[in-house]
Amino acid sequence: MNIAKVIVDVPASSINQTFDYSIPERFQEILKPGMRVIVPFGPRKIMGFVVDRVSESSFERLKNIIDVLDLTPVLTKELLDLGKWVANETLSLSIVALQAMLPQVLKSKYKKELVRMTDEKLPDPLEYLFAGRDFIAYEEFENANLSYYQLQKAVQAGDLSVHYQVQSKVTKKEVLMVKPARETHMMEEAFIDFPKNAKKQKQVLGYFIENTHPIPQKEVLKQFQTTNQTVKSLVDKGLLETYKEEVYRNPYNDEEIERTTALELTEEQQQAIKPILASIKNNTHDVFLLHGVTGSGKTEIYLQSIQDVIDKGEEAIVLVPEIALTPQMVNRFKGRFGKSVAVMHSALSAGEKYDEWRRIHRKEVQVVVGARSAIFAPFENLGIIIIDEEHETTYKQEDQPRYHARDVAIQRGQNHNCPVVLGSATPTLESYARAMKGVYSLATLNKRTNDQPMPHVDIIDMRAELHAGNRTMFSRKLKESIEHCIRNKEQVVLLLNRRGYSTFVMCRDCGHVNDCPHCDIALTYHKNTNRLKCHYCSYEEIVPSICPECNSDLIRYFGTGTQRVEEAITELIPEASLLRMDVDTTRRKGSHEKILKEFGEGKADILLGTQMIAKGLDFENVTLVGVLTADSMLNLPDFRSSEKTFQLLTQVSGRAGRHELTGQVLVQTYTPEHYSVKLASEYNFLEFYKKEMGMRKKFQYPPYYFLALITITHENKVKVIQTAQRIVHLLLQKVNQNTVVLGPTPSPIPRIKDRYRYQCMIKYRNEPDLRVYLNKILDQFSDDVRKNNLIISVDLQPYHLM
Ligand SMILES: Nc1ncnc2c1ncn2[C@@H]1O[C@H](COP(=O)(O)OP(=O)(O)OP(=O)(O)O)[C@@H](O)[C@H]1O
Ligand SMILES: [Zn+2]
Ligand SMILES: [Zn+2]
Repeated sequence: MNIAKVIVDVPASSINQTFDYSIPERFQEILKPGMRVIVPFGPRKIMGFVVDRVSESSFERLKNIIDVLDLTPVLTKELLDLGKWVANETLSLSIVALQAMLPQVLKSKYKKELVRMTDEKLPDPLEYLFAGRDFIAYEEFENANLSYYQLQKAVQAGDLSVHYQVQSKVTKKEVLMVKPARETHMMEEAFIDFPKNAKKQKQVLGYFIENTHPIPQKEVLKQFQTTNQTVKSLVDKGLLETYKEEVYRNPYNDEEIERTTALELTEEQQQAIKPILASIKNNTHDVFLLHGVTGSGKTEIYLQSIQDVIDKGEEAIVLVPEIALTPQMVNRFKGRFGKSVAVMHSALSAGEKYDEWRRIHRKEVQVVVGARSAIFAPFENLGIIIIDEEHETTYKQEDQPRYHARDVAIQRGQNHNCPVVLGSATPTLESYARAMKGVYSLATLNKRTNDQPMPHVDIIDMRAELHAGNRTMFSRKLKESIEHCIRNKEQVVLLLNRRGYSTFVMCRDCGHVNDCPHCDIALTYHKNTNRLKCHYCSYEEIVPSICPECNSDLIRYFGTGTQRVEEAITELIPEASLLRMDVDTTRRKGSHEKILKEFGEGKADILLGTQMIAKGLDFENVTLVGVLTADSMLNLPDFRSSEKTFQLLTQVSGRAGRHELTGQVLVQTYTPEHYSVKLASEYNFLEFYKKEMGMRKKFQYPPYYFLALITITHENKVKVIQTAQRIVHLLLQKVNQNTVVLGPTPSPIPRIKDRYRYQCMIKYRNEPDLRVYLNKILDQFSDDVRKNNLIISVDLQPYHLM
């Protein structure tokens, strides 16, 4: 078995295969599938993943593996296979799929070092190599021509550790620990014989006679007001011992989290959890759709299911949307499972992410709570996978590999014979339709656990406000209700169903709008810097004082960004204090948490924000939720816009009255008759489902039809159009009669970063070989892609149609 099959890091579609390399003597004993290696490829040295070891190759002269990057496999057998599956499902390169499963640190070229973790003697060659040092550059080892096997053993024994030099603001990675080096009675003898003048040493020695547990040297020094020298003298006398212990950068302060125990489940919860627990117990793979109104105790069901999984010695993955990964949510899991929980989300530094990943890799935790990519957690005994808020579009990755975490979850659920639980108050039509067909098992929670009714929703027709002469963005009723709340010392959540950056600058005289010179989209106005910025490329400019078209000086900014709402509130209700949460105020790490914390502590009356405030927040004192413009999303060119509006309104309504105080929801809209606004206000999911399914059927959209979106981009517009036309032509020769191929048409944003964009859309019900055709078509253009900077991207489950 001295040949390795390697997937190499070459970004070209024709190279979606394995290459054979021979394994040099020095790597024979250590090399395993799932490790990364460096191999020669043409004139270059590149990275690759070993997927298999074999004894024969159909090729004659094989090149040698140059280097081995890992001493333990970073991908399990299951993940290697899963990578192949993901690549195939999403038409992406295997290498890209495999890399998507690993933390960033393992993807880029960080320097490695070997760190000594013990004072015990190492095997001679390693001892000489370290030559008294605590750490050495990994290259030194490589250059010294020593045994990789010996190194691997030392690492496995915990005597050495491989570290990546990641820049991280967060604390050190190791602490120096002190512990007694002799048995207590020997220490006592030494204590009696100790010279009187060595007072500090004697005190420290006394401490370790009483306390035999290791403690950090820092604490010893602090407690006895002394220096390193004291400890060192005791070490030199052979009474104490020091060693390094690795501490993980822990962004959450675990000690401060209050521990919780299982609640007694309500009747409804018991009914819902029963089949899940049975599936855990019997090791069967089932997909459960847990449809429960907001505040119905879905999370408690997750927690108790996970407890069973842990008791069985297995592991759990919990996915939550990125923006719902608030301390509130994380604390609920840490509160129940303490140190057994790893957390993975984008706000962590590269080093922190790597630490969390390693805790999973080393089997130090049983639960991971994380955003989309946590679905690839390298667990080997999965007992459950939970996807909370399964309707969230952030579960779909928008660049290669364009996977949907739900599909990956189900695939892994099958691999491990374990249940997958999809939870939501507003499931996607796709999932609900599957539950109706019996593909998923449906469990429904209709009541809130506190038995409170769902908060009453009032729809306010903004057209009537306008007629009545109210030109502000607040209806009279919303204004009064806010004032009422503030008087009662209760809190308000205000949702602007639109992002802050939709504010643009327009000339009042000629209507000129400043567009980005590189993208066909209006520049957005940022008040605090007085600049116009492009949301798609990094272009920015100063706000012009004179219109470039007509020289008028009547330049005004338009749109209802959160900044404007903030100003309007201050004007209308001067006594209100407000916290704003949008892309602008949450850009910095930790700012999201900080805003929520302040609001939770009652430091403001109003929390104003975009979509990101709708999720998972649970504040006792919130009694009023206001939605400023319910329908602003309905006009987007997206067949899911009604569904998204329904989901958002339902979720945000769920933020009110979750505790003792009853809640009220006011929804302002220009289209009060629209079914998604109306049915959301009645909490009528089923009716919405039926109505929307009717629309989808009529207009041939999912879940009745599958979609595939092909986007072609290049700097030359003619080339884009010609390529798109050829693709459509090729497709039409292959697909079934009742499959629809639309386009080519310009994409909704026809140019980004100076590249023109055209698209075509395939709507189909049954095309079992679609991936094969698409791959063939992509192959035909692969030269153009490689040499001429043409980009063709295929999205087999498009969510962003832009
Ligand atoms: N069996 C129970 N008995 C008493 N309280 C419960 C029970 N189950 C859950 N709760 C409490 O009810 C509240 C709502 O529960 P939870 O947050 O789990 O609901 P959810 O369905 O996940 O809500 P959302 O979808 O809005 O986030 C929480 O404060 C939780 O502690
Ligand atoms: Zn003008
Ligand atoms: Zn731009």
